Parts: sequence; C-alpha cells; structure tokens
Amino acid sequence: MSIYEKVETFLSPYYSKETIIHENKPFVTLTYAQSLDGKISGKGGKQLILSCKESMIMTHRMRTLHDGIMVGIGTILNDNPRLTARLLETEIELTVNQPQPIILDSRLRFPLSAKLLTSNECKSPWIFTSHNCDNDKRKLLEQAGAKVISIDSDQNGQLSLLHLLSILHSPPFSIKRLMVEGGARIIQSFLKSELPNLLIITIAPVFVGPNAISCIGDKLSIEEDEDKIPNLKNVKYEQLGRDIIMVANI
Ligand SMILES: NC(=O)C1=CN([C@@H]2O[C@H](COP(=O)(O)OP(=O)(O)OC[C@H]3O[C@@H](n4cnc5c(N)ncnc54)[C@H](OP(=O)(O)O)[C@@H]3O)[C@@H](O)[C@H]2O)C=CC1
Ligand SMILES: Nc1nc(O)c(N)c(N[C@@H]2O[C@H](COP(=O)(O)O)[C@@H](O)[C@H]2O)n1
Repeated sequence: MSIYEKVETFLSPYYSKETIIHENKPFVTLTYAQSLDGKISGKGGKQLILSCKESMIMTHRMRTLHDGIMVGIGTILNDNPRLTARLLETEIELTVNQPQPIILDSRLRFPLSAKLLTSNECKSPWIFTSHNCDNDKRKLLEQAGAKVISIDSDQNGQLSLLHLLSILHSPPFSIKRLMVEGGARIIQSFLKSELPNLLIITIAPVFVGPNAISCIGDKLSIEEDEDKIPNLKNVKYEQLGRDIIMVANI
C-alpha cells in the first residue's frame, strides 16, 4: 500500500457526508504536530518541522478535505505559511480544491509582505478582526486582496469563536469543514471552547527541550477551568513513517 493509500484509508472514515453535516457551525478539525515533550515550535517560537514526510503528506491531504484552514496571527508573523495542499498524488493535485486561508487577527497586524498576499500559489486570505480595528490598515489589506471581516469579541477580549463559526457557516462564506492548524493560543482557545469535533495530533519522536513553545503552555493552561478539560472519545492511533498520529472525537 502506498503512503497516499494508507493516508486515504486512515482519514476517509472521519470525513463522510454523514459525519460532517452540522446545522449551525462548520465541522471543526483541530490539528497540529508536537514533540514528545509537548512542544509545537522551538526556542523563542522558532518554526520547527516536527512532522516526518509521511505525516506531512497526511496533513496536506487533510487540508484538501476542508473548505477552510485557520491559523492565528502569531503563526502568520512567525512562520509566514502558504497554507496550501501540495504533497499530493499527482492526479489529485490537478483537481483539488485548495482550502480558504482564514486568519484571526483582532489588531490587523497582518503584514502586507506575507506570502498569503504576495505569492501566486496562495489564495487571498480572509482576515477576521475586531470591530475597532485600524481602518487604514483594513483598506491596505483589502487593496492587497484580503477580505477583512469584523466580528464580536468574547469576555476575554479575544475574537469570539462562537460568532466566528456561525458567520463562517453562513453565506457568503459557507465553510462546512474547517481545519484549525494553530498556533499555541488558537489551539488553547479551541480546546477550551468545546467547538472542535475531531482532534488529530501528529506526535514526532523527538524532544525539543525548554524555552520552546508548548501546545498547552503554563500561562495558557487548560487546567485553570477543570470543567473545560476536553474529553476524548473513540481514540485511535496510526503510525505514519516515524510519527504516531492520534485521532479522537472531542
Ligand atoms: N507544530 C505545529 O503544528 C504548529 C506550530 N505553530 C507554531 O505556533 C507558534 C505561534 O503560536 P502563537 O504565538 O500562540 O500564535 P497563534 O497563531 O496561536 O495566534 C495567536 C493570536 O491570534 C489572535 N487571536 C484572535 N482571537 C483569538 C482567539 N479567540 N484565541 C486565540 N488567539 C486569538 C491573538 O492576537 P491578537 O490579540 O493580536 O488578535 C493571539 O495572540 C509559532 O511558533 C508556530 O511555529 C503554529 C501552527 C502549527
Ligand atoms: N503538520 C505540521 N507539522 C509540522 O512539523 C509543522 N511545523 C506544521 N506547521 C504548520 O504548517 C504551517 C506551514 O504551512 P506551509 O508549509 O507554509 O503551507 C505552519 O505555519 C503551521 O501552521 N504542521
């Protein structure tokens, strides 16, 4: 069995039509790669490639199974990602629907030089921001091709994930499957929110060491509110290359 077939067999049961239909919000997959000591990037946030080739193929195939792919502004500023599905079988690559990049950025720190605005291979991003964002920056981003949408904030002053998902689900956005890729603060917010349907974590057999970014950091601990500790169901594991993939309903 090729790696593409293995990935297909592993992922397809989670994305059947029956499992992904939701009336008020998109089906949400929360996914990221972590080390054995729970780190998602290196010292000072330095971007780390934790996934091996095989698990990266899975991540890129997963991107094609979603209408939208979301990251926080911290990931844009740190990694300058493309958020495209590239590591695909040639036949699929030609026909694939690339996911829509969606960014959470309440203060419009999004750089005009970001690949998402300047590279031909990327779709122009949708940037969700607060009602009191900087209007001059908003215009510059729109001129560069971004769609900028203001939404409500929550009681902590962060963008409201509930409002975000209800807007994303409705026309004209109509996002029915959303892949949330990180970074640390976005992972925290979604884990606390009870909004994800599926959790897919790539666990790489490496230790990163101290002073690196934890997916569940000390200050962001989900244990602050014990009621909101996520409860995993139907936990399954698959080995892809050297990595272990954990998948669970949440
Ligand atoms: N290994 C992996 O799989 C991945 C690793 N990473 C790594 O993660 C790191 C970036 O993480 P981090 O700095 O935490 O940045 P994030 O990408 O998580 O973005 C966080 C920022 O998003 C904005 N935001 C708006 N609304 C919300 C909300 N409801 N909840 C949380 N944040 C919100 C906030 O900025 P504001 O207040 O300005 O709006 C916040 O600071 C990088 O080192 C990157 O390499 C990233 C993705 C995947
Ligand atoms: N699955 C996975 N494994 C890793 O090791 C990673 N570092 C990431 N990072 C995520 O992918 C983004 C980069 O995407 P592009 O290659 O530029 O399309 C990065 O910003 C993280 O969101 N993911």
